[in-house]
Amino acid sequence: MTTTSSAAKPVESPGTLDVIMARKRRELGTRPPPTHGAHPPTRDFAQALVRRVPGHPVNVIAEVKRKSPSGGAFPHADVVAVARSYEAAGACAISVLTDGPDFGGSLEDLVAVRAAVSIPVLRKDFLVAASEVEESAAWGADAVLLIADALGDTELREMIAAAKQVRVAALVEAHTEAHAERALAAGASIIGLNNRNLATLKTDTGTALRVMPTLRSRSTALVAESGLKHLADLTAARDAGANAVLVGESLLRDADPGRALRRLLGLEGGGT
Ligand SMILES: O=P(O)(O)OC[C@@H](O)[C@@H](O)c1c[nH]c2ccccc12
Repeated sequence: MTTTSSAAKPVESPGTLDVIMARKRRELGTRPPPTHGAHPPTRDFAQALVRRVPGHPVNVIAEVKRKSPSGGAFPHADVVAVARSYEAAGACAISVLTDGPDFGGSLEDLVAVRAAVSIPVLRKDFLVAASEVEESAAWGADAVLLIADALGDTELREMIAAAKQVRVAALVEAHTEAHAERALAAGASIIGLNNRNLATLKTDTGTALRVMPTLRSRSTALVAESGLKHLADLTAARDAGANAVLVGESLLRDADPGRALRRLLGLEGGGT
């Protein structure tokens, strides 16, 4: 049957922030508790961001994921091998997507990657509760991503406090200046500016460049995230105040992501 309605509901595209957060809130509490009790001493994520990697224009947090709502499937099933190649190319930290349905990841990936590298590992997911920050620590995360745009002020404050408690760094991500201000007010010290609008999945690399200068003096570290493809994107982010950039897709499209990282850094021929 076809119906015409003047009050049609807006279509929610799969993989957008609202849709993923709604799923995450439904899933909360359905996962078994972590089997890992203690975890190894936390690797210092904040220090890895601010301590300049010699010879690199800016520090790079390199990301592993098998697929993404905006990028589709990537040709790498072995995220551990990719993470090792990132470390060999000089990445300052690794970001591991642990969401299954939209990114093909898992907490087991986090554990396997952390065991395979010696740099800090960020759990990249859409966390909705302080209990998940504790869970992340139990699984060995050195840092967690918190998305300011998707969390209320109280949630954000509680999750940042939980991270401090369990000694996990919080990379608090914002897409606008207003959300970055909320992140600071909630106690964030490491701020990520996401160039991707998670409502539309479109990227604009100017986003981080516009917002970072206003945060420079009020944060411990700044990270420009998403859509970075060329050396010029990295140097522009650095010049606007980024201590580090977070890069996934442009590396994961390459048959050899470690080489792609060296090229992106201008350390090997073929970069742009
Ligand atoms: O793959 P890209 O465009 O290089 O972007 C990496 C990272 O910034 C992106 O994956 C990301 C930023 N914030 C997120 C929040 C959830 C999931 C993913 C993300």
